[in-house]
Amino acid sequence: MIELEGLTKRFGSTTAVDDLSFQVRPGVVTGFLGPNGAGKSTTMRMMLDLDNPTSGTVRIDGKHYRELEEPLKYIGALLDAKAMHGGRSAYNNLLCLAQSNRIPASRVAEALDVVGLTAVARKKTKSFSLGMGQRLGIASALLGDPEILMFDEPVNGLDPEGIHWIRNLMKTLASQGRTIFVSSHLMSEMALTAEHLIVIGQGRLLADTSMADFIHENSRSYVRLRSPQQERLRDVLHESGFTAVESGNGTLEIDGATTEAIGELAASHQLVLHELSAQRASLEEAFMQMTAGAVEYHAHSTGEAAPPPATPPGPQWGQSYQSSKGA
Ligand SMILES: Nc1ncnc2c1ncn2[C@@H]1O[C@H](COP(=O)(O)OP(=O)(O)OP(=O)(O)O)[C@@H](O)[C@H]1O
Repeated sequence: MIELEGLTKRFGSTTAVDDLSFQVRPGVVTGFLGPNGAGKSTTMRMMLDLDNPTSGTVRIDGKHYRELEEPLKYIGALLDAKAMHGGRSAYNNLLCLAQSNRIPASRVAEALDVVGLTAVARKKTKSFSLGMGQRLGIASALLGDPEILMFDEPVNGLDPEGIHWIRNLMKTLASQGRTIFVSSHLMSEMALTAEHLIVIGQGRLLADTSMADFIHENSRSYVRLRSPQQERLRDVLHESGFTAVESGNGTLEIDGATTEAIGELAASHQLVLHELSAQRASLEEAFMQMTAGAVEYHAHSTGEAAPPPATPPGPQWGQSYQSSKGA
């Protein structure tokens, strides 16, 4: 468990983190969200004692980071994938880390295997791509087999297969009872990975809630329908107390209705429907809604297309880690 109490960090006149108090619990993946500059990285750095808080405390399983002997056995983190020594091989980078925390050298090969880097273990890391660097960073986080893992933007630079892999790895690690704390800008990815959410804006806590409640409370749900008899349908809906709003392309949207009620109403008037669907806003929309007032940098709209949907969960990559641990 990670516990923050009144955590505050000021850089001159900038308050990057402002009186944050929350807990990150074991057994679930907790997502950490906030617009650019919200203070996520600064918070994570303070969790790892890489930055000193101006005030407040962070406890890792009840202790301050500095009190942890061989901290990699308690908490592993991926903060900056480029933080490796480029002149050393992947194997030697991990071996140095392992030795500094009295972790058996055998864990190095295991961790490299989990992240799929065994074939390039002896290559110098300066030749690594961004995605390979991310994988090596994840291997270093896993090295001490810690109960707590933190990942700052872990899917940065990963291809779809890699994104799929890290998602399943995090879920598997959480299902083993570990505490998993992850930040990401990819909302569709976060929606598939995290069960709990901590949302911050301008350094302050905006939400500490389950993913389902966050979306439910910060977004609109409505029924969408299309009919070749739209005029008649609108009259029928109106007479039954529903307000249908036209949303272009011949579709109607009705807030606060169920598909069952609308379907049965249409059937009782023998009206043909070409579409009848329940619509729930995405995590992205809920996030935009909640953080609208806390965004530091705004861009002008360019009418960009929505991001493509993430791939659905697949085979359990993390299982190889699980089984290697038992070996
Ligand atoms: N070393 C520093 N010196 C001065 N200001 C800093 C420093 N580090 C962070 N800040 C400021 O603190 C605020 C929070 O930054 P931080 O990097 O923690 O946000 P973030 O949520 O991680 O952002 P992003 O999503 O863009 O990575 C920003 O206004 C940033 O400019």
